[in-house]
Formats: sequence, C-alpha cells, structure tokens
Amino acid sequence: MARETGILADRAISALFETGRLISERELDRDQIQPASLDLRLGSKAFRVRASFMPGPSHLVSDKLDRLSLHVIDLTEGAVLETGCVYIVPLMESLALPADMSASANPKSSTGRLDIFTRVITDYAQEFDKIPAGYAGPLYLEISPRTFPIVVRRGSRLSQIRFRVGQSLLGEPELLKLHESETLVASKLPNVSGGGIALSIDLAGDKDGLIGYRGKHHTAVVDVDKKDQHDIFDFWEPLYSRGRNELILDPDEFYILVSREAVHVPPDYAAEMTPFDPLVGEFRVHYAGFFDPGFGHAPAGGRGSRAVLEVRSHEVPFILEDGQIVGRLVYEHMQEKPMSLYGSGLGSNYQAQGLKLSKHFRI
Ligand SMILES: O=c1ccn([C@H]2C[C@H](O)[C@@H](COP(=O)(O)OP(=O)(O)OP(=O)(O)O)O2)c(=O)[nH]1
Repeated sequence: MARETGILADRAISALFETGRLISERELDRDQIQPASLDLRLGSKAFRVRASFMPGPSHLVSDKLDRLSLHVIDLTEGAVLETGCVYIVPLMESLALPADMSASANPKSSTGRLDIFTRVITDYAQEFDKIPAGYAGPLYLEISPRTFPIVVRRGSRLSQIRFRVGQSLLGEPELLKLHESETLVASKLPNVSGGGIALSIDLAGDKDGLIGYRGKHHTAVVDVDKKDQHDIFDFWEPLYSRGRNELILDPDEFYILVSREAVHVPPDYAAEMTPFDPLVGEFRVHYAGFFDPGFGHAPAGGRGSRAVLEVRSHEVPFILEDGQIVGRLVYEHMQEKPMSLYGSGLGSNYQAQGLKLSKHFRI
C-alpha cells in the first residue's frame, strides 16, 4: 500500500510523465528513471555567463540570461566546458507539479566524483536545487567544472531530481528503530543526532594503505557520457596512509575518500547525505548526496557498500583524522517500494563499492 507522503518511486515518476506533470521535448531514455529519482538531460544550448546568479522572486531565468550571457555554445555535437567557468544549460525536462508535490535536485554521484559543480535553477528561485510545490515552468542547470575540463552534449545527464509529497523524514527515534532492525550504518556505536546517522572517514586504508585520490590539474578532457575511458593515473594521484591515518586537506585540491562504515538503504526508504555540521565550515564532503533505495542492500547485491566522499577544504589547510565524523545520512520514507532497486539490473555503477572513482576511469 502506498503511503500518502513520501518520495515518489519509479512507477509514480513514469505516471508524472504520462499525465503531463513532467514534460520533455523528447521521449524519456530507457534508463532515465531510477528507483527514487529522474535523471535530467541537457538541452541543446549552453550559455556561458560571467558569474552564477539567483533569479529571485520577480525574475525568470531567461531575463537574467539576456543580461548575463557572454556566449552561446551549441551542444548538439558536443562541446568542451572549461574549468573555472560558469555555464547555464536549459534542461530538456520541465515541470507542471501538483500543488502538494515539491522536488529537490542533486548532482549525480558520477558528476560529484568528477568535481563538477552543478545546481538546478527554476524561474523565480530563491534557493538552488529546490523546486517549490506546484512549480510550473522550465528547469535550468548551472554547471561549473572545477578540476577537469569536460565534454557534454545534448542529452548528457549530470543531475537528478527527487519528487516528494508532504514531509516524511524519519525522526531520531524512528531512525534508531530502523537502524536496530536493518543496520543502516555498520558501526558498533551508531551516532544518531541532528536528525541523521553519522558517517565517518576511513584514513587507515585498504591492505596496501590506499586511502583515496587527489585530482590532478591540467589534464585531458573527460567525456561525461563515456565509461572506462581514461587511465586513472592520468587524472588522479593515489594517496597512502603511511601509518599516520590522517590527511592534510589542501584548500586548492579535490579529494575522493571513502566512509569507514558500510551503508544500507532499505527498499522502502531513500537517504541523503548532509554536512555533519553546517557551522563547521572547514571542509565539505559532498556534492552528490542522494542514496538510492537498495544501495548497500544484500538481496540487491550491495552488502558492504561504502559511501564515496568528495572532499574539499575551504579557506585553510585542514587535518582530517581517521574515524572523524564527516557527514550524516538522513532517511525519508518512499511513498511505495520501487519496482527496481539500486543494483538490480539497472546498470548501476556503484553497488558494493569501496573506494571507487567515477565510472569514466579504468585501472
Ligand atoms: O556522495 C555520494 C553519493 C552517492 N553515493 C552512492 C549512493 C548512490 O545510491 C549511488 C549512485 O548514485 P547516483 O545515482 O547519484 O549515481 P550515478 O552517477 O547516476 O550512477 P549510477 O549510474 O550507478 O546510477 O552512489 C556515494 O557513494 N556517495
């Protein structure tokens, strides 16, 4: 039985398309609907703008583009987006949401792992990545590659959207109960606080002491639509613990690290990673925060899946230590169980992962 409130599952997302609540200039791709989200596709133009902006309560995004656009890039045959530049791309999908349905967007995990900063913008937006209940209008994606230049084209999928009716976040007592029956985070002493369950960083490393990777600068371009395309070592420097189990984050660098704990999202729930404490501004651990129903779920082949963390230090160098809490997972009810779970026949790339770079790289 479907709940009244909760995150829409795959079946309900395809119904949105059939009933004209989700509109697209072309048919959805076969694998575009995920267990609890929809991948958003780039349209055929990118506007290179001088700087990021927020439309605010009285402006359409297109008004701002008229003023701020420096150059228009055709994406039909693919184009390079350079690091350090800001682009706005109209998305193929637009919305006509019912009054009781809102949505939120996040970069896909593959996008976060490439250090591509993306945010969805709506007309009249006062917040990024948030789509208010009842929103009717176009969607735009702000894109700013930070470490590697990228190739994108019409139809590339960098961001994803979750739809929700009402609020259905689990409170701490409910979260603790679910953890007792389902082991959400494999920790002897689970830390449930701030509305979520804590994740800590692994800096002890694997049997070779590998703890993570640091992105190289001045690399070749990464085509976001191609898997197993590049040699890891052309883009990443491996990092080893060398017995100290700590890592000094340099503010100008981008790191891929991994959680100490295995993570589990049972099929009736969706999770999202949030910063450990928004007041501790020294570092941020992720761009991509959505964790799918079925991630880390043993019957979906996910036993032992860890969370891959995209880490950046802000103003000053910062020492991360093994076991330090770096984020929290908050859990929300699904409206109903998805027809397909993460990892089961969806071509999922990160089920049962340990320390794993994005799908674009090969050893
Ligand atoms: O910071 C994050 C965010 C997500 N994940 C995991 C959980 C999530 O369920 C999985 C896949 O995420 P997403 O669907 O965003 O990735 P994708 O790039 O679309 O990959 P796939 O093709 O496997 O769906 O990666 C992480 O390890 N770290």
